[in-house]
Amino acid sequence: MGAAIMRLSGSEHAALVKAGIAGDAVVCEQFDAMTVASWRRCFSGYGLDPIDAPDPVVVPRADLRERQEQSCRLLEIARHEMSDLYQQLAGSGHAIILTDREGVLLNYIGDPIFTDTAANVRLQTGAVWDERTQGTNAIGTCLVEKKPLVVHKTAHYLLRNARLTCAAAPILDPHGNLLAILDASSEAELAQKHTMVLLNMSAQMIENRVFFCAMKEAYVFRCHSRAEFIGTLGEGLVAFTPDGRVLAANRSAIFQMGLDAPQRIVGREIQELFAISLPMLLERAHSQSCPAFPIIETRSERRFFAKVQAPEKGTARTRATASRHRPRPAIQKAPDSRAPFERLHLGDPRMQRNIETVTKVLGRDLPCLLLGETGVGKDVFARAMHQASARRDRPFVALNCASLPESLIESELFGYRPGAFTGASRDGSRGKILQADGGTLFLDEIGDMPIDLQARLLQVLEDRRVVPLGGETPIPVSIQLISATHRDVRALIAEGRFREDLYYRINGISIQIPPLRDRRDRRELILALTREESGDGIEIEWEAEALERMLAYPWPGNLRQLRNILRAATALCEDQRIRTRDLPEEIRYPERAPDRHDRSARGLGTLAIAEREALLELLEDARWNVSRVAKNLGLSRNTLYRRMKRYGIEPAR
Ligand SMILES: Nc1ncnc2c1ncn2[C@@H]1O[C@H](COP(=O)(O)OP(=O)(O)OP(=O)(O)O)[C@@H](O)[C@H]1O
Repeated sequence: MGAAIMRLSGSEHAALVKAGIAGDAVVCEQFDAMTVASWRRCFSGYGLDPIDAPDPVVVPRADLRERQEQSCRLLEIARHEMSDLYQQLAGSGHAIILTDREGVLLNYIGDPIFTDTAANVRLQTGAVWDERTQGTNAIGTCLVEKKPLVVHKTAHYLLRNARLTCAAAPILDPHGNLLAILDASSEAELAQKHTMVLLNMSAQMIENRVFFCAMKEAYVFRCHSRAEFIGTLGEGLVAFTPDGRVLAANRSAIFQMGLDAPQRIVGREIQELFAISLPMLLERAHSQSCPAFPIIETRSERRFFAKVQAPEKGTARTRATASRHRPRPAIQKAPDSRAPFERLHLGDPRMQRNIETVTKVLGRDLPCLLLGETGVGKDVFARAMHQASARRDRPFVALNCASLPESLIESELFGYRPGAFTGASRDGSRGKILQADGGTLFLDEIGDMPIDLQARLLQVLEDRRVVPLGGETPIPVSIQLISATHRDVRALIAEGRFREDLYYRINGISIQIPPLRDRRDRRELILALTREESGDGIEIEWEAEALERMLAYPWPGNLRQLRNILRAATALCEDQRIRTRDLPEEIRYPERAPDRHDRSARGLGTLAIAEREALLELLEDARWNVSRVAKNLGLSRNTLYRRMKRYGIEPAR
């Protein structure tokens, strides 16, 4: 990239930008047309000086809070994808950012090593990053171009931003309008080649989830020209009413149908677009199991495969009308409380036992505490518990106690009356506990809940009534409480950071989710997740050595890390075969990785690994009764504990 890589002085940078604007052939060859067009806008449209620009703009706190509230569904949906993407790029000095459609940063998850640089250029929540304020930059230029792009180093119009590399992708709403921008930024030296691929996938994932969420009262026609792509990121989605009127379509559907905007089909009849009658479509939507069926798209006469999804249960508007079209009323089957747990393990005995335990107590409203390292699947387990319970048609409401600023947790949890504090929304807010009424409240990272709030939560759990901020009348509430933490709560209690009485309240039953390195179904999980990430019908093979390395790796980031690595590997591999070179460095060269998990199997020789596996097996067989295993082996309990510690095996709690 020549000049784009060098660090330029102020006058050199200004000269470069001016030359580009004037159409200098050498400069225009180095920078793409989109960058040069943006420079021209910044210069003539916004009157910005590349060197002497006005200070960055940060909106007032109350404005930010209002914007966050307006986008609260989006923020909730995006949070998981953002933290997954952050984990994927972990250690590479990146920040993952979500902005609204005006370029105001709503959420920021950043690597601590990037904090100083980010603070210097005001890459922080509340800051405005449109072109008018910050010149050519990934967020601002993506707002204009509405397509994924990277702005690298001196392609930034303002000199003060020229040490950054930023990639941005738009997120569209179901009607094709710009909703938000997802961005990954870092110091230019730390730019990673795969960032754009991963960022795009995350943006698309968020976009599809926004689609399903906005269209949950509608039927959704899911299609692709290849059956195995249904259910993957690339599937086409068309939402329609029980009367067959098209409400919205996602980007992939529009692209596959050869159209340029959802408006081309919105308002038309779905049976006009695809050669199938409406009653037949609705029947397929309501049948218990309906594999993808072939269907002809009428305009192009191309063959697609499709599935139809009925509106989410309990979304009243469609239920009554839908029933008119149903040829046979669906027989309501008694809920199978084990089904939602099925995908949680592929033969791991500890997970199996966890599920057995939980299934026994479901319906008794016992508060449940999920323990386990970060990324082991506590959130997924909590959602499965909700789905398996009689409360599954009621809301599942999650609150991450670690990701909200301390000042917001209280209002998020308990809600507030109109005008309860400066910046509060005029209509007040119900708060998570009341939102979860009749359903499940999932308090993630409960170990991070501020101690003052713990007393209030305890009171709600004891009284089963909530008093919103600024209110006086208690409101009765019925919730199934599930809490989760990766922390050692007993240690927190000993340090005075967690109330013992609250611990006993939330811990009606505790479930220890095993780390991936100790799971016996690792191989099966890797293969199953490879299939999930690549799309059902696509057979991606594993080179034997690559798979061995995956199995030997200690997985400090657990299932989240595994999923992210597979997502990247399936996207990057050639000839549908994952080879060692498709795996990240920490798996290819584990010996170079920082010692993040000294309690794991990493660093053990082959013999020791075999001994560790054998020990794990004995412990499993004895249901983790350490005394029994010690006796069988002729060892003292202490010797066995020492050996377990050496092999990184944690006793089951
Ligand atoms: N049984 C599973 N099969 C496949 N993927 C899973 C499974 N459990 C979890 N995952 C994936 O692993 C990732 C992390 O899961 P989850 O958020 O539930 O973990 P967690 O323990 O709650 O993490 P944290 O402690 O950071 O909140 C998610 O991407 C999820 O999809």
